[in-house]
Amino acid sequence: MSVLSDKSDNSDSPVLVAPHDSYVGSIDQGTTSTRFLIFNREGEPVASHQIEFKQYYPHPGWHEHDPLEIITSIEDCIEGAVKTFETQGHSARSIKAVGITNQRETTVVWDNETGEPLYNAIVWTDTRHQNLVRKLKARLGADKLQDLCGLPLSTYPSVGKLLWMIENVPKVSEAYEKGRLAFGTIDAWAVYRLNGGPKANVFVTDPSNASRSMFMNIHTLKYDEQLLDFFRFDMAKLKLPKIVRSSDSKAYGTLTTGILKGIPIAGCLGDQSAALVGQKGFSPGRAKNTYGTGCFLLYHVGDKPVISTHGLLTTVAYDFDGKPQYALEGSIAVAGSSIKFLQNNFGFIDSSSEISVLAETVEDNGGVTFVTAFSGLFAPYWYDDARGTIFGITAYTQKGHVARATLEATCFQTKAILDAMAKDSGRPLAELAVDGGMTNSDLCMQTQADLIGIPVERPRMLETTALGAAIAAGFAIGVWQSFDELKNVNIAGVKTFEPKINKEEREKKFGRWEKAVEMCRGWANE
Ligand SMILES: Nc1ncnc2c1ncn2[C@@H]1O[C@H](COP(=O)(O)OP(=O)(O)O)[C@@H](O)[C@H]1O
Ligand SMILES: O=P(O)(O)OC[C@H](O)CO
Repeated sequence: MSVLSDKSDNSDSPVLVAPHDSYVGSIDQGTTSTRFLIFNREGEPVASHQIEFKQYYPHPGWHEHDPLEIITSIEDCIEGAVKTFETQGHSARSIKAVGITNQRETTVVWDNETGEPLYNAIVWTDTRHQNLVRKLKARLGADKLQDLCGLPLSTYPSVGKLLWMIENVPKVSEAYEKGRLAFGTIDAWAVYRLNGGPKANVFVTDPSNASRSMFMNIHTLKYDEQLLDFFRFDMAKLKLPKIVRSSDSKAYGTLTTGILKGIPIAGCLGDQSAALVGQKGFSPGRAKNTYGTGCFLLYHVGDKPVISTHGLLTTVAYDFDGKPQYALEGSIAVAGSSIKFLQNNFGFIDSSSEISVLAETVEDNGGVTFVTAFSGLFAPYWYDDARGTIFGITAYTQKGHVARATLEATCFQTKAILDAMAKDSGRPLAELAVDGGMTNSDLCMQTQADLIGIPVERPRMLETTALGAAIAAGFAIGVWQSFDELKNVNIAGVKTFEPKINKEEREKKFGRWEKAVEMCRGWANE
């Protein structure tokens, strides 16, 4: 386990002991919304602001964000939360640092001379480059990639999205040819713009984000020539952000505009790593599952990467002090987004919180299984040719059955991931810590406990992702100096869901899911 007590050897991040009324801000830039939260030293959020931004789906399988709208949403959230904070009688000056956490893999490209984006951001769920990825899989050396970078080749990491843009968007290929093409995930883009863009040119990322690109060697935390050669990038033409520690008082610069102008950005973590930190997953064997737009189970494996042989990813959990910690990850592309889908596309509900009410209008799923493979199926299956499929519809089927089957889909895939994780780690989990928007549904969490046969523990305060980024920033400036100081954070009010069905029933249900998963393959093969 990495500890922060010996931070004196980190010359980039001097420990400054902060006064007692210090607060830390956290930018949480998710797939569907941006938030800014302000945490006190007890790790409690005291003020927040959230903005949903526009999702662009220009063609089937395509999913984009406007990079400038994302920056505006961050700035507006900061203003909104700080105003609330001030009305509570606090001074904005008591916010000592800001952390950033973000949807990972989503790919932004910009002109490094003007700082302007050259295309919409391609979101992590996007599958437009499926054929490009298939060609890469056939290339000599493809079988070596996962050992180097921890990720299997799929549409999920940033690399395929970047290659697609270079091949298909003239402005992007021109910038590449002129050596002006800057690539970043949302963290790098936001840090760059919040620092004022090309003038300051703060162009950095942290290892938890860089480990999602397929450019970074998971063992050395450096960009890897073998990887870059495999993808045939000309490094004289492509600008990549410098990889720095996840907690650093200087490397991420400062906010240059707005109400927090001059405040350092001192922490940066991909959102799933941030949730692990926010759940205090600081030692090997700790795990968390976050049910947001997608759902991501991270299992802390210690200071050495474990390369999965059962369909999981290897990722950097965090690097606070030059002693990086690693996690095994099970990624589910569609979780809360399937509920939004029933709301926005089918009109079954008016808001996500109504899903449980609709599901409770019926006793069970009525024989319906919904494989929500909108972007293919991610872990542990990696079926790029699967698409969303509903099985078992009869004249008996009601909306409530589909609602139940929708909640169950994420729970079944989580079971498949836990089974894979037990095989890779040799240590099955005894309980599952959860967070994220979808965990507001008691029905969903009870279903989850039933299907995995271990207790599910939901904290009272669900903003663990934002808390994780605040912790990264707070460590850098000395608001907290050791993991031990955080041990009481968010422990009151944990709700435990105990499994209520027996093993035989569980296996029977899971068997039907596995059958459905096999049957939804091959649809997107052309
Ligand atoms: N009460 C609820 N019951 C079930 N799902 C919910 C509920 N409230 C929110 N959600 C789901 O949670 C997701 C948002 O979770 P959040 O953690 O904010 O995600 P993200 O960080 O990806 O934007 C939405 O997709 C929504 O459908
Ligand atoms: O928006 P979320 O919370 O579902 O997270 C997105 C992930 O980081 C994608 O890898």
